[in-house]
Amino acid sequence: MLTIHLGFLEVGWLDLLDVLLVALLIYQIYNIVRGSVASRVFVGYLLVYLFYLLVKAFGLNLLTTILEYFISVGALALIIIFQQEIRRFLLLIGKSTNVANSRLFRRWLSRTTGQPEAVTSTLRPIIDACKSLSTEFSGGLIAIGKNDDLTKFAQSGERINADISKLLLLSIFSQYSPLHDGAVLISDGRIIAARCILPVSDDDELPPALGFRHRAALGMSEATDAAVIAVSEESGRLTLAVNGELHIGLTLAELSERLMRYLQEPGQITQ
Ligand SMILES: Nc1ncnc2c1ncn2[C@@H]1O[C@H](COP(=O)(O)OP(=O)(O)OP(=O)(O)O)[C@@H](O)[C@H]1O
Repeated sequence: MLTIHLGFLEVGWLDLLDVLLVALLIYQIYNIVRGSVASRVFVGYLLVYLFYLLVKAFGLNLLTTILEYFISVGALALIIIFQQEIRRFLLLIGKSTNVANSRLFRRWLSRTTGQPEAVTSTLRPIIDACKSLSTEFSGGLIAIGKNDDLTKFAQSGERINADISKLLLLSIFSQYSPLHDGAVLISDGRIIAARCILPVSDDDELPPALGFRHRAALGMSEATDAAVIAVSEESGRLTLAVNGELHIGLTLAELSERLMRYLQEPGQITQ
């Protein structure tokens, strides 16, 4: 077997592969948590772990035992703290595999994701409403469910269960409507709720000009696979949040095209 001698160290190709994979894993995790409060927790935990390895190498038994307890309890705490990041990481793996993009898989998945005609008829009134909201500078926040269940979020607002129509959406977001605050949720081709509270993202790399409407759109796209449209009351700008990413300042055509692609296919939308 191929081995390299580095002083007292004997490194085999399996060790190299091992180090490479761990580096790749740490890099991916860092990419996912970068910019959020969780990134500081991640770096802190990594430092404690490096300190533990050092202490163990020097044979400081008492400190090693204490750190071992801390790390094992910490691992559980990490799973709770990083819920959203773990979810994003698994989504990333799922999306980047060839299986997820293969035709056969897509055909199977098309039973769970939208059919082109259904997606088009769902989207048309939404896009029309966004056009009016944008030109009239009325704010809007619309989350369109894909596979994830949005019931939990619907419970925070008023249940509606209505066909999607441009006029209904405009009525909801009219400043005189008691339902205009918060988000409208759309699932299975129906408006299921309005005035809903969405989870707010803690991403500290967001431009300061973006307020809570955009943070909520991003937060919802981090917590679920919904596509979330934010129409700015201030600028009329259209923003789409999917997979924990904001696509700011889209034209109507871009918004429509990206939504169509995202809701029809399991793969990630392109920039
Ligand atoms: N967590 C949330 N869930 C649902 N809706 C929210 C949430 N946070 C804020 N909103 C909605 O966003 C509205 C405006 O928030 P804010 O002005 O901070 O957003 P913004 O991102 O600056 O958008 P705009 O460009 O429209 O001003 C609120 O009145 C409310 O309707």
